[in-house]
Amino acid sequence: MKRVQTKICGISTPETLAAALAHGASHIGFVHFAKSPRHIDTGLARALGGRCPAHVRRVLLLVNPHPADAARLADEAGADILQLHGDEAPAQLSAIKALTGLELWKAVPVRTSADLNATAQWRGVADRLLYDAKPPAGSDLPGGNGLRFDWMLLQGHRHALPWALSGGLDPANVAEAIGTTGATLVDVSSGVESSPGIKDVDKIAAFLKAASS
Ligand SMILES: O=C(O)c1ccccc1NCC(=O)[C@H](O)[C@H](O)COP(=O)(O)O
Repeated sequence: MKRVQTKICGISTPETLAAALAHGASHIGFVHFAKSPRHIDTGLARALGGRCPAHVRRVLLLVNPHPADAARLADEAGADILQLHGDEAPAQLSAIKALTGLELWKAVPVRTSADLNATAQWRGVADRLLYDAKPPAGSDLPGGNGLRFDWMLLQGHRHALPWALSGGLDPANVAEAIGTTGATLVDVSSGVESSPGIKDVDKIAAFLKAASS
């Protein structure tokens, strides 16, 4: 069976980055969104990303960026992949792709099967869909809320694109999430934290072990 890939999102310190790398994360996420407790500037993202071996992909997370800003921020951060986690339109991703040529992930907020069935619009525009739980009404954060959606919605779903699973994953539930959904890439933030924005090296290690077992 193919090894499940793992993204630890919201890394902001050398220590937590080292834990993610030591325990086999395939992707490291850097959040650049001022309202987030995980926000870092692009200089720190570049410095942390510079510690990643070439096979580990550096993902810069942005929310509703102007395409020109996305291109500048990706360049400043040295990103390999851009994750668009707002309510971007397909044309916005096409413009970002034209400017950067980077791999683009589009976050898809999921509550019902209708949310999954609306994803065909991303074909030819995004490279991967990242399914996440729909945030609570009025939330400041479109992601990183530690909420999960009904994983059963993914059973039998015909995915429009390669995809990843996120939303409320943690060391205790990630193996079940992979078993239920067939995910080959999982993404976590809150579930490996001791408090919002503070990553925990033991939880990172436990998550990566559980995702690979
Ligand atoms: O993490 C944030 O603070 C954040 C802020 C704004 C947009 C997205 C954000 N996180 C997105 C992620 O990639 C998370 O890993 C994903 O939403 C899952 O988060 P969690 O449920 O906390 O594991």
